[in-house]
Amino acid sequence: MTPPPLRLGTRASTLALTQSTTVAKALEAVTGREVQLVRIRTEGDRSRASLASLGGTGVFAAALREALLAGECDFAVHSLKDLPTAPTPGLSIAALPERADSRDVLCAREGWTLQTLPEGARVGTGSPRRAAQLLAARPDLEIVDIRGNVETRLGRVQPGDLDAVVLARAGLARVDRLEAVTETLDAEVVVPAPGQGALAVECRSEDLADPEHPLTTGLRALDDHATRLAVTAERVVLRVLEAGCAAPLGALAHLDGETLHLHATVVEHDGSRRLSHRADVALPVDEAASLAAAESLGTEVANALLEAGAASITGRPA
Ligand SMILES: NCc1[nH]cc(CCC(=O)O)c1CC(=O)O
Repeated sequence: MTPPPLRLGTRASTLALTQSTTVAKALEAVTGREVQLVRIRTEGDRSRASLASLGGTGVFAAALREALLAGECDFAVHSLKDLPTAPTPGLSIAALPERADSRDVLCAREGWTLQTLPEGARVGTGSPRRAAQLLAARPDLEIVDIRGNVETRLGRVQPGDLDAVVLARAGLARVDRLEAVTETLDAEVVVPAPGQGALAVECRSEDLADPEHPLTTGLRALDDHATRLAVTAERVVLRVLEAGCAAPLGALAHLDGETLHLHATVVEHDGSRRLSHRADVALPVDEAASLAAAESLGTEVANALLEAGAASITGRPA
């Protein structure tokens, strides 16, 4: 008898579906089990109260998490940067697959770059992190607050509307729109969001604890330790600074041999002041010990930023 399929809960947006399909195929390849996509209704379909109690800022993630806890699906794929840092009781991040390019990109009219955009150009982004760093580099820009999915945002780059938008390179790659990119922004100039470009695969903690569970082995095989080290350090900065997704905070870590490097920055909303700190750590060989070292690195960098006055920028309570 064929075993029942593994059920992957997903939202219906193009980005969510491509992310889910990629992970579904990878899991089918390593387990030989069929993965079935289960469409999960998002916020409007469920009560606001239950969503808020599940995850504060992460409303999209919250609907998937509720479905996981209710047993409507067995696992879910999130964009890591959209996940709040607080753990959800009963759920675990079972796999962090190898991260895609973490940088932001400029998609401009006329092939413009950040340097060549005309004086006073109108640039669309809904992210305070992107807005602040764009203004730090180009104080003359007019930042326009925009929302909506990737296609909607790209569609606004038109004469008479926006001269450019800034998006995550990884998201554009996933929906096959990289041709719209006119510049991949230097990660030193526009530091990416913690976890940007990484996917997080979440499942029920009880399934993960069961070594015989068919999901467990498969998800372990999808996990990339270098990615986990980097995003762990980045997300500790986010957590320690108590900065939500609306904070003008960038953090990017990378592994170079056995050394983990972390660079984090907080920027005043109008770009007028910037605090940056970088540090690195030589990692122990043991996996658990290396994760602990990545956490300490994140704490060290966050504390250095707090000491330099980051709280007055992020609005963290004293
Ligand atoms: N904020 C929405 C969001 N969440 C994840 C991505 C893209 C891919 C990623 O960072 O993993 C995007 C779009 C964007 O910021 O351009």
